[in-house]
Amino acid sequence: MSGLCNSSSWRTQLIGVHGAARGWLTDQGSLTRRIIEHCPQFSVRHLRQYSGRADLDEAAMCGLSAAPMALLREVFLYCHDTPVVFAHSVLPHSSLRGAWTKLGKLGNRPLGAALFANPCVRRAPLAFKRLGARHPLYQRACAQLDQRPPYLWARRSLFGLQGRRILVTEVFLPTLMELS
Ligand SMILES: C=C(O[C@@H]1C=C(C(=O)O)C=C[C@H]1O)C(=O)O
Repeated sequence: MSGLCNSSSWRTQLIGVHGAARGWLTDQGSLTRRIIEHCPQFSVRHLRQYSGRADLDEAAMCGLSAAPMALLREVFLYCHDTPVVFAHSVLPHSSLRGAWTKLGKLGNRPLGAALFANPCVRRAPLAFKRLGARHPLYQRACAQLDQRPPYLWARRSLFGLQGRRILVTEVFLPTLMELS
């Protein structure tokens, strides 16, 4: 996961984005739920999940000093046969306990459904970043696209429960705006 930009390049203020795109990016609720509201033919397609070292920036976001071993989960969220979101989640092994013991075994079930089902889970403020073509998350998000846009907007936030944290990053594909 090396090469992700440092946290200073993620901003809590979303500047220069308006209309439907702003609505999607700033919605504090479940992205899964909002997509389903616009597209009943929703599905999660699990790309890869492996134990690895989180990026130092991501580890810091999870409140961890060194780069811990974490479960790294990447999926595409689909509407019918069209990918609309690329999601990259960092689940430190130390967080996969208690009520989150099974988060590492979701497969094609949406992480959001598990997170938002628990009223004790807290979501930290969203941070936003415009990903250029050289960003690793841009490159993986565009792997399914026939045409590559000049940039993609991404957001990320921490979810916390009983002192444990996971970091969820979502890269919004241009096709998501067609759902609005
Ligand atoms: C956090 C949510 O879960 C969604 C589903 C994910 C998954 O299944 O890995 C990852 C990020 C989200 O787009 C949500 O629905 O808001």
